[in-house]
Amino acid sequence: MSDRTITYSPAFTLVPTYECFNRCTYCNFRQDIGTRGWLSLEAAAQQLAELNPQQVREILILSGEVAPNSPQRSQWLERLYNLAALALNQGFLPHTNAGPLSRAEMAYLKQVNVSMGLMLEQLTPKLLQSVHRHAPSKDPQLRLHQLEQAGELGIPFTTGLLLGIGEAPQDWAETLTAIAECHRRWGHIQEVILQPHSPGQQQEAALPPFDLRQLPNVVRLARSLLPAEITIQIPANLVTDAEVLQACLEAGARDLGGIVPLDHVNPDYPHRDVAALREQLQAWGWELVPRLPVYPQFVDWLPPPLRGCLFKLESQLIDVAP
Ligand SMILES: O=c1nc2n(C[C@H](O)[C@H](O)[C@H](O)CO)c3cc(O)ccc3cc-2c(=O)[nH]1
Ligand SMILES: C[C@H]1O[C@@H](n2cnc3c(N)ncnc32)[C@H](O)[C@@H]1O
Ligand code: MET
Ligand code: SF4
Repeated sequence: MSDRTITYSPAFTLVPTYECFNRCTYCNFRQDIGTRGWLSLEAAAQQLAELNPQQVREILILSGEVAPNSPQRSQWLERLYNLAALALNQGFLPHTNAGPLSRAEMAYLKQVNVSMGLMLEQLTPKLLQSVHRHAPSKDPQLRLHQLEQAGELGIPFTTGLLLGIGEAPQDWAETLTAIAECHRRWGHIQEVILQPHSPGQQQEAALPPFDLRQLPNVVRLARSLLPAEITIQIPANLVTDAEVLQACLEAGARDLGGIVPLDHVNPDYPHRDVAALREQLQAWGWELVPRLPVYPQFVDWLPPPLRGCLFKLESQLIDVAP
């Protein structure tokens, strides 16, 4: 890979459930419990059957959360497992982000995910008084513990910061440093997402968007605090200003995240066509290339059956290469 390479993950999102026991005030995803039900395996199989496996590699499993003490919890977990297993069987690579998990739950899902993720959001506890007042799973210590647990279990992991939810710019360094320290213990963080809060039509409270002009500065700060082997990701659809995008790349961002037909977290922000994005990057001297949801340096960490799925998929991709 040249030093002018930018990656993205050609992805498709499955949503096991939009129902969530938290109420983050900025969320455009959640629905009240009992309103919509869960995604059935049959419906998921149908969605996956319509995808072109030569184009889509990652199945992002993004879920609303069932409370840890709920009688529904084990069924929910089983659904997450079965959805990932289904994706593997249909020739895709799952990455799950379903909120905090117990150690046993995380170990269970590790068997069917090539990587997993959970945003730290922000480490400052003061957000528990505001945007996270009704979101027990956003306790920053609980989330930090998840990063530690993923490290202990040897799971390639994605985390990140949600920017512009009421934190002060001084708080960013603290959150980034915590990620860096955890990674120094376990070496498992593959990427850190810098996610600008982007208001949408479904959210509970009108919270202003993150000021995108600040994003290149946050990228620079992240680059200075995180170990060099951690990739910095900025979501292509939320960085709507071309100048800012270019500045973020110059500041050290090297990945544009999953590019999906519909971003379920930010449905008001469609992705641009990959070809158009590639052309724009090319004009700036960058080459946009697809990647897998597990970074190459972590492939050896995967349980052998998962590694098998990955090799099979890679050989199929090579078969069609020109
Ligand atoms: O389409 C989206 N993908 C999101 N992704 C997907 C992500 O871009 C890719 O799945 C990873 O880069 C793995 O390839 C997340 C993954 C995480 O582990 C944690 C948070 C996110 C957040 C989003 C998101 O808001 N929208
Ligand atoms: C899946 C991840 O999506 C992020 N997330 C949730 N709501 C929004 C929003 N309005 N804008 C940007 N990111 C959001 C959070 O960081 C969550 O952890
Ligand atoms: N509920 C999970 C979290 O917030 C993932 C989806 S958020 C739309 O971490
Ligand atoms: S951001 Fe995640 S945890 Fe918060 S309400 Fe939305 S789905 Fe639930």
